Amino acid sequence: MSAVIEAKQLTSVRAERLLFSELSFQLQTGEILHVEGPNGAGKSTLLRIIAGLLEPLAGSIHLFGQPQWGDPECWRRQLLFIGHKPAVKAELSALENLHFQATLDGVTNVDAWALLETVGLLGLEDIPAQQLSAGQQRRIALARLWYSQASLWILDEPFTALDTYGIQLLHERFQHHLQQDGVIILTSHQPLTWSGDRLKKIRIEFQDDGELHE
Ligand SMILES: Nc1ncnc2c1ncn2[C@@H]1O[C@H](COP(=O)(O)OP(=O)(O)OP(=O)(O)O)[C@@H](O)[C@H]1O
Repeated sequence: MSAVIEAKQLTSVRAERLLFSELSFQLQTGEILHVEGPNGAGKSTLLRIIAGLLEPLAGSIHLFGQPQWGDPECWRRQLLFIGHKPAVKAELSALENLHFQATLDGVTNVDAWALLETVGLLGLEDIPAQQLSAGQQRRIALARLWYSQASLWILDEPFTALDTYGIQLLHERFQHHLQQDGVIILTSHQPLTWSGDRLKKIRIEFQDDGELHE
């Protein structure tokens, strides 16, 4: 079976510090990759590289056999990236944020009210996002997962600030995506509940001597 995504020999340097080198992995349909490691090790950097938001110093990534930089538009359509800070507009309400996100994602037929209900924000639709709690803002950002058509989800700390029910909801959504042959790459400082061979892990550690020498 061919891989959905294949990363080969990735190397990244930030602020003159080597974060990781020659890092490789591949994922088949229905697999989830948990990127682990201490604060500052380079997990978000790796996710941003996979999402095409940062260039690695070396290495390559293929999605469905296509090189990352071959057709950037096509690449972007096939993945969904949600960063570790909820990208919500502070002055817009929850409902307006959902419309705004869907428009940015190029989705025109979203039922924002149904989405609000799904992510547990019904009744809070008119409140500006800046007045919502951290977990409620996270739910706005994660609502994209309920309409996304992308095969590959790249999620940086998606569980942050979520309560027990929110975490369960997200797990159920992940399960559904994987059953639909989707693929997920995420960071999380909390352990994941998946078991078996559908869960893969890579760990990024601080390099012994991350300083770059001439
Ligand atoms: N925009 C930037 N410019 C320069 N260096 C950066 C930038 N963003 C991050 N870094 C550095 O890159 C290193 C890795 O950061 P990264 O955010 O990838 O870590 P992380 O493993 O995701 O950490 P955490 O668990 O705290 O989220 C850190 O030393 C950080 O200071």
